Amino acid sequence: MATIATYILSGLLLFVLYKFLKPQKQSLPLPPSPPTDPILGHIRSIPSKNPELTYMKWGKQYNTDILYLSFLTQPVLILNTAADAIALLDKRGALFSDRSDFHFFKEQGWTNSLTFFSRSAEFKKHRKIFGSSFTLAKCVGYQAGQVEEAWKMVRRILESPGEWNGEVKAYTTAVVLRIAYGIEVKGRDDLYVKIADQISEAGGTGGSTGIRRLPEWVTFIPSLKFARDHREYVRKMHNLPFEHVKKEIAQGGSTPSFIRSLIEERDVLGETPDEITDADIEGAGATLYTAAQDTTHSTITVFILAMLLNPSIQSTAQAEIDRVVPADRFPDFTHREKLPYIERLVQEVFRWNPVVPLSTTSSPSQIHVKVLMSKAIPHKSSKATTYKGYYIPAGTLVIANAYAIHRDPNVYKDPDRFWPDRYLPPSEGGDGAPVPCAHFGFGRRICPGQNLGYAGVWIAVVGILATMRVRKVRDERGKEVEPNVGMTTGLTR
Ligand code: HEM
Repeated sequence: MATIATYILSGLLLFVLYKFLKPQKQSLPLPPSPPTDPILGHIRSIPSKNPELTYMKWGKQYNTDILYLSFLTQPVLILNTAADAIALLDKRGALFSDRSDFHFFKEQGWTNSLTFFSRSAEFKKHRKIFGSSFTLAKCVGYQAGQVEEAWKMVRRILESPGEWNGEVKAYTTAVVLRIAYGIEVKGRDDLYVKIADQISEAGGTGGSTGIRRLPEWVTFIPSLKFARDHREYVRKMHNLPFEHVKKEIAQGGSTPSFIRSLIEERDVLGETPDEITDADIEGAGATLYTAAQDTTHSTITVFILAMLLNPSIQSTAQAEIDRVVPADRFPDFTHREKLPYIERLVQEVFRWNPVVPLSTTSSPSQIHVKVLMSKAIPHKSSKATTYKGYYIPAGTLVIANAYAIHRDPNVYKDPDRFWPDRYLPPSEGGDGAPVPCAHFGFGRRICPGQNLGYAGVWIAVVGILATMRVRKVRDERGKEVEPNVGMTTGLTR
């Protein structure tokens, strides 16, 4: 009898435990989702170009701020509003800070890069390196170099305006090499500029990030070949400037740089659990380059476009600079406080066209990477959870759609319009809009270089506005040629 009673009681206990502890998967629905193909899921529905626009359109079409997609068996969550991105990625950061494997980049030789680390001791170590090196206070130390390089850039653009895009790129390359390694770029033919160009090409396409590690004899997959073809440049980007700094230190040189401080810190710390190895330092330098160069360059390009299309805003900005900066001086950071319109204009550049539109996404499988991963950088949930009454499975890739967030009509009136004064209170003619929040990402993977990036964009914007007029090209009869405006697609837009 006693045995039967024990069985019944155990059964009851198990039932109660199951009822209360079972995953909520069965009881809660998944978030709304567009129609899907069997097995493939949404793979066929995502366009290969600018998927952020499709995600935004679907949000409107299905009347939802969060969308659930599936790529084969991989769940993906799209967040089209700031409120949801903050609620999940900022407030539940511990759950949504993982990354998937970036096989494509690992194949190229990016083995010690913060951007591509999953959550691990290595991730923490590198996050600390970046977090402590680019605080607001530390970035003040980099400003003199940014001003000098911006000055060189505008002089070169004034000499050959048709080369403006290449010169902006040369500026961002020069700033990064200077800050990372204390290397001064001599000109467009500089070896480091060439390596840097190759690195941009290698990373910018990112077309097949999801390729699994395959044996070297597998050479017939074009993107795999592409990744391997760029290995040499990735290796050079890691080794050459690092060796340059080591040699400089050995010869008693004193040029300050990010890499120099890491080497010095490593030499002081010695063998501790947090020890920074040569490979860590090489990886951090190369990561700084890739993360900072294209993003800053693309943002300045968006600024140029905004000025081209909005001549009256350009005039207002130039009038403010003329009032504040003496005509015989190049602007610098001492003028910043007195240039509030420029500050709003820069914020509007970041809002209007964020250059990393899908800041938080991932590469779960070989197939959809081409569509999805080539456009973004991942966050991934480490455990199953629920949100707004929906079930979010473990391992879900979460994409904050910065483009949709910045064009949310409930937050930004007339969101397509480039309007710097929208941030002013209504009493001063504005709309009291909040400054944009998605262009540097969210949560524990938020861009650790945002202070440096913002300053690099700011000084370029002020330098260009102070010295030249951005305007449309004219044809032989002096008539303005309307630009054909479109956005590229890739890790940066
Ligand atoms: C205007 C310039 C820049 C923009 C728009 C930008 C934007 C971003 C975005 C959207 C992310 C992904 C964040 C996420 O996953 O939630 C990111 C990550 C990152 N950025 Fe930036 N960035 C800029 C400049 C810089 C600079 C100057 C540095 C170097 C100090 C830098 C270093 C990094 C690194 C290392 C990561 C990876 C962080 C991680 O995975 O934990 N960025 N950036």
